[in-house]
Amino acid sequence: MPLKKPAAPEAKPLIGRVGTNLKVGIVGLPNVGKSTFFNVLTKSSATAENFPFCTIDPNENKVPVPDTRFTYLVDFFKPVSKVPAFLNVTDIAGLVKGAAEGQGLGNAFLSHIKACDSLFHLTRAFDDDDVTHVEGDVNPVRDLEIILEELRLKDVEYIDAAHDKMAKLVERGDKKLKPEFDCIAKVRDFLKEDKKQVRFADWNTNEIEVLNRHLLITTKPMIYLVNLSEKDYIRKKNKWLVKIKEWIDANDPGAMLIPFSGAFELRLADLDDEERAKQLEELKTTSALEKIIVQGYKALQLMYFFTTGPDECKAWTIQIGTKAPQAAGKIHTDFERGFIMAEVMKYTEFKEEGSEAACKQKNIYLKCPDTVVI
Ligand SMILES: Nc1ncnc2c1ncn2[C@@H]1O[C@H](COP(=O)(O)OP(=O)(O)OP(=O)(O)O)[C@@H](O)[C@H]1O
Ligand SMILES: [Mg+2]
Repeated sequence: MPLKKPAAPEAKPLIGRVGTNLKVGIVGLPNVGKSTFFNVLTKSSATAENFPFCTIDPNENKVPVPDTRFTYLVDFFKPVSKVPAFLNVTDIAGLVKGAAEGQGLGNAFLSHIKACDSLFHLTRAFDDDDVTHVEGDVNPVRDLEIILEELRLKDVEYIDAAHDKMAKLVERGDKKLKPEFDCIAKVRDFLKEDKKQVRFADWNTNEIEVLNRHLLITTKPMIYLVNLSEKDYIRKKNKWLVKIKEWIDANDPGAMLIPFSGAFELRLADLDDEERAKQLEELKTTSALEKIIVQGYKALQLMYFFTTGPDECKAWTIQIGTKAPQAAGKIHTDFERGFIMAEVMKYTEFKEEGSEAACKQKNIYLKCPDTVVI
């Protein structure tokens, strides 16, 4: 008798908010270049000046996600309407040591960071005596620790309150609450006793469900961006880079580090396309922004699929792990309600065959029933 194929393990739910309108926030000490970066990334003009706490209220904007597949499809179909995927970005006020207790701009930062779903943690590694450093000197490793510590302390404050409130209800005999309470106690120990960021632990499905009711700051995925001088960025050398990498590997293993230069990107932004290309070629370098946008989008645990034709070429954003009917439902709710099957082409095959008809003829159209994860 043939052995039955074991069922594939059910994928773990994602940690974080459910939805596709997610955003990445920029955090870091004051005056390290967050607004400068926000401006060059999203082509905005938020105030970015050389004094700490220049930004108070958050600035928000979005930037198209660069994708050569989208460019190809647009060139191919020349559609009337073109809608790429977008990354939503929020520039947040700087945090200082003691921020969790109200130092600096106080506690407003909490709600601004809580409203984001992943974080660009921007740290300064450029020397410039004219640019004020709130800690007195440039030391990005110390600065990374300051920020992570403030975020952790903010989560401790939140989880302590949630824990105490629940403890009272459980003591009064609310049995239904016990499993959630136990999980909260475990998360609290992890934050408070082990002094770790919540995202560092491997939480099980039930625990993730509880975590998703609370959306703690230290569950949010973090990408580390190191702001270098133009010279260091071009020569790909800076005395802090190795130390920062070692610190990330030891403290946030697997997290991504991307060096960039706010000053260089600002200069590039002022050039027209031709001058820019010439400049990049001469300096034998590239802008870091595309990589940052693509990785920022991935950190939000989002992906997209395209619909395309002469009318419109559009990227539809879905969360990773979305099944075919819900993905179809993004286009129209009727598609989800009356779902039978989705037929899709792979971009590479479409490009090779040259048309939808050719793909159909070759029978390389993929048929996705309702259980398929897109
Ligand atoms: N790579 C760089 N090299 C030199 N100077 C830089 C670089 N990046 C940013 N700056 C300068 O640093 C100063 C502070 O920049 P910015 O206002 O962007 O910081 P911020 O982190 O947004 O500060 P805040 O938290 O106060 O809002 C500005 O004068 C900016 O021109
Ligand atoms: Mg700012």
